[in-house]
Amino acid sequence: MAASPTPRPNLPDPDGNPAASSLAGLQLPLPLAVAYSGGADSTVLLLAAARRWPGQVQAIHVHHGLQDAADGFEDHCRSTCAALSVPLQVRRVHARHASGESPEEVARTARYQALARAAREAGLHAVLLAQHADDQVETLLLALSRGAGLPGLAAMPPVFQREGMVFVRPLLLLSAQAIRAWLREQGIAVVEDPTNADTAFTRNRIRHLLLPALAECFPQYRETFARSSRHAAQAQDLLETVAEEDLARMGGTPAITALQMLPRARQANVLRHWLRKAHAASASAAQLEELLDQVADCRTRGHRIRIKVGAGFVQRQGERLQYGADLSV
Ligand SMILES: Nc1ncnc2c1ncn2[C@@H]1O[C@H](COP(=O)(O)OP(=O)(O)OP(=O)(O)O)[C@@H](O)[C@H]1O
Repeated sequence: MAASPTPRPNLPDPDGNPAASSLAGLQLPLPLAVAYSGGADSTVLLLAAARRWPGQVQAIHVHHGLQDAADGFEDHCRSTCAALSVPLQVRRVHARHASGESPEEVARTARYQALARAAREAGLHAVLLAQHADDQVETLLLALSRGAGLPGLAAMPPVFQREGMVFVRPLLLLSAQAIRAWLREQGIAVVEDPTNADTAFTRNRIRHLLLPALAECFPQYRETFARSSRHAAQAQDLLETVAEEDLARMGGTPAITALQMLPRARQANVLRHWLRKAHAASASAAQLEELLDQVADCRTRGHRIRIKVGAGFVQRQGERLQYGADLSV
């Protein structure tokens, strides 16, 4: 990376900032933080937020220590925040991934933890993230490419809680192009993450190869894909409510005879929900089908159920299913 020209001490004309209208109607608990990487998206968000809530906005930058360029990112964030008179906290994380773990996922988890902790310690009530409409489409396409179900197709929620903090993504309807065009027009310097150009990453191949083709074919794809994701999120909410009701009726954990009385899709729904919410485990489609077959066959007292899911096993114990270590050893 190179933080191209040093940020200008003269602040840009805030009127044309495309992020301003995304924040206009938002009522959020103050004071709040902007998760500021120094990149294009979080720069427009920081500028718009500082103007929308004067004196109530702080910036948090996470220094990952993963790239040589990270010190340059930090320097850039420091000078921009100084020019804006926005307080900045820099948090260092050293996210080392174990073998088999995705380095990006480990870095993301460490980043959310650091952002939440920094915001909490500074008495801030929410953290704004700068993902935009193109990021949302990329997330949806990645989910489709994995054959994801509704939770994946719902893509990124505009508001969520993590690590005890409220995170908000106000720019989900704004295109990357609108952000870049305004920054260029204003001559505002931003850092460029060199990995964004690396087409070894699927997300970057989507951005560079697929989105231009989509734009040719379906000029409104950002809006229409976002609408589909909202439909999926709504349907997923409903499924979770149904699963919670079914589970509560069974007494909090899956009971075999009660499961057998439900249609197969509803059994799948309640089992998936139970595994995810109570045990942070997610069953593959094949594991879930196997589990449903075994539940259907479970007509005698001696019928065993034992299926590996994630790091543990779903097993029959009397009239109920339980999840944990292998009971048969
Ligand atoms: N190092 C960081 N420090 C603080 N916040 C970050 C950092 N990296 C990312 N974020 C926040 O998380 C959001 C999503 O991260 P992602 O990696 O998709 O963004 P990015 O490509 O770095 O975006 P940007 O153009 O804002 O730099 C960013 O928009 C930003 O708000």
